[in-house]
Amino acid sequence: MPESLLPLDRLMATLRTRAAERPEGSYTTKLMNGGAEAIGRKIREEAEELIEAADEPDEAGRQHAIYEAGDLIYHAMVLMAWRGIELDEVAAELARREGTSGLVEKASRPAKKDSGTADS
Ligand SMILES: N=c1c2ncn([C@@H]3O[C@H](COP(=O)(O)OP(=O)(O)OP(=O)(O)O)[C@@H](O)[C@H]3O)c2ncn1[C@@H]1O[C@H](COP(=O)(O)O)[C@@H](O)[C@H]1O
Repeated sequence: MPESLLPLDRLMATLRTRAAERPEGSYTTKLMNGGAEAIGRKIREEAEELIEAADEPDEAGRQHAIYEAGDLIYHAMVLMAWRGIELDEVAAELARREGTSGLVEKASRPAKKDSGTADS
């Protein structure tokens, strides 16, 4: 396993325990007790913050984007742990997609009537 993935595994183990035990004084517990709505609100907020930071210039802007990406990944992992989803399961889904361009995958789907999205 690449060395850089180990902290993600450790964080996931902590979040799994938080989901099971819901200890007082934990920010993760507070989020999980609010369910998908509360966790989702933070994911949206952190995604916006990452998008804004991505446009900031220079090394300081790049470091800010790293910080915001950390916030977004943490909150996404809180949602996964709350839902009982393991990192391995997401990795397996990504492995399943490996080598298939998003454009090819999209073209293989049945056409939607009126998706209403700007990028379709
Ligand atoms: N990786 C993180 C992590 N990343 C970000 N955050 C928190 O996520 C929040 C980000 O929200 P904001 O930037 O909007 O800050 P805020 O205004 O204080 O947030 P709100 O009160 O508005 O929700 C901050 O409170 C951060 O401290 C994290 N909180 C916890 N962890 C990990 O989770 C572990 C368990 O944490 P607890 O469950 O809180 O003990 C910790 O040991 C860490 O390893």
